[in-house]
Amino acid sequence: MTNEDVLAVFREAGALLEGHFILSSGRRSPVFLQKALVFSQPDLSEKLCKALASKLTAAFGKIDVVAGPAVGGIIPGYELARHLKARAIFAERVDGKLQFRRGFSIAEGERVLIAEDIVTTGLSFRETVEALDKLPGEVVGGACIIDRSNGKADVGCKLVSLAAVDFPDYAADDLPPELAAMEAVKPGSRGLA
Ligand SMILES: O=P(O)(O)OC[C@H]1O[C@H](OP(=O)(O)OP(=O)(O)O)[C@H](O)[C@@H]1O
Ligand SMILES: O=C(O)c1cc(=O)[nH]c(=O)[nH]1
Ligand SMILES: [Mg+2]
Repeated sequence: MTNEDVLAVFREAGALLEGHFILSSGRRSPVFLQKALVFSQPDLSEKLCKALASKLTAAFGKIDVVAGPAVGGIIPGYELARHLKARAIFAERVDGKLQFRRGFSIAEGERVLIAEDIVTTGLSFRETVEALDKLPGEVVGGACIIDRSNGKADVGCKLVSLAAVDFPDYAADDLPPELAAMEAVKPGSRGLA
């Protein structure tokens, strides 16, 4: 799938939003990819993850475990695992820090792929790498549906994306006037109780 094909899926699902958004990192953007609207349609999730899974097999070979950070990484992690014939586990925030709970485990020697929905600064991805450092297994690489950093984010391992884009984002104290004039909304779950 091309970048345009992937963005067309987001458009079709009404998930390519314009406004003033507070991103997970605290940065601000006039564009937001509301992936939950895409993942609410199993056929669209399957289409995207099947295409990404074939790139992942070519890049990394056999994967045993796909690990994603909640909330956004859960559905693509599961759907990728289905196509890669791997297990899917997820990390969730406890007092703000990502942890693997719910009895999830990784055996010594297992090959682990980190799966994200969207990468912007790579912060959530690096936090997932840190959470996995406490468990056995080898992180062989990472995957995301859309890389908003267009390949520039440092995620701590090799990242394969289905699409890479260059949407603008700004520091909160350095907004262009058209963004400053709009009320900001924060769609993601970081920082929620
Ligand atoms: O590369 P980053 O700068 O970390 O941004 C990308 C992260 O932002 C979103 O998560 P968010 O924390 O908003 O919560 P969600 O997973 O519930 O959507 C998204 O799911 C990624 O995890
Ligand atoms: O950076 C983010 O938090 C982010 C950007 C985006 O477009 N979509 C999303 O779910 N999170
Ligand atoms: Mg997330």
